[in-house]
Amino acid sequence: MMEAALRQGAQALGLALNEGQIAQLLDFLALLQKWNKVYNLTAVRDPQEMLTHHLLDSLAAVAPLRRHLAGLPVGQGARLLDVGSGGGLPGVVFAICCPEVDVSCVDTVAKKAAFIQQAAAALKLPNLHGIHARVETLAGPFDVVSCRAFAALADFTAWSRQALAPHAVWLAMKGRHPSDEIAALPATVQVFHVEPLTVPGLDAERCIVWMRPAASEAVA
Ligand SMILES: C[S@@+](CC[C@H](N)C(=O)[O-])C[C@H]1O[C@@H](n2cnc3c(N)ncnc32)[C@H](O)[C@@H]1O
Repeated sequence: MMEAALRQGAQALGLALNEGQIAQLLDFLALLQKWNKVYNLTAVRDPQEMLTHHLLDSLAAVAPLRRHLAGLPVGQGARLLDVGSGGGLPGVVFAICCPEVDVSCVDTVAKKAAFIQQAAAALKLPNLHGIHARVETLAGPFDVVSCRAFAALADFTAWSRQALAPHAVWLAMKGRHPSDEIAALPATVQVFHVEPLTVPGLDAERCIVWMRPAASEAVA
């Protein structure tokens, strides 16, 4: 049942996934369910809800991410940092769907970073790393810095600014268009696109806020 729903969801998203990736996504879902009680990874407990609210929700950001990566000078070898990754959302999903991208998931909670390391081994994902740290302490450089359900945009960008490579962008997954958070951003951060997302089976507003350091800051 899960597999059919996942395949249907990926198709609705227009996402090309191979058989190995479908298997890894299902295995990740099983790992999340298995370790959630021990590690307190997410408040979502129902398997069906985990599929729509976590897996498909994160998968909705994969095509936009792939599109962005295709235009990067680093091309295939991009490095991505997922901030406050918790149980690995969206970081693990990105690592599965973009195997050419090196994905680091950072979290202040040791057991969450340990879970990511465990998932990397179990799912055979050499491009996935769990880092136990505060994002403020990471130097990078990363080409994309993502987050989901992490913090207000002003805090997210301020805390991760030092981890950005010169051409890097922030990818913040949000619910409805966060006008107030955007208005509260400093002039040093430029929002260059707010991209609406549609999550199959989820009747809720979602978007990606794409940001980069403002040009004036880059020159200074
Ligand atoms: C609400 S959870 C979101 C988890 C996941 N991204 C998701 O969408 O399900 C936020 C996570 O951010 C982590 N966190 C909070 N402050 C942090 C910081 N300064 N650096 C790294 N992680 C942090 C917390 O430990 C928590 O796991």
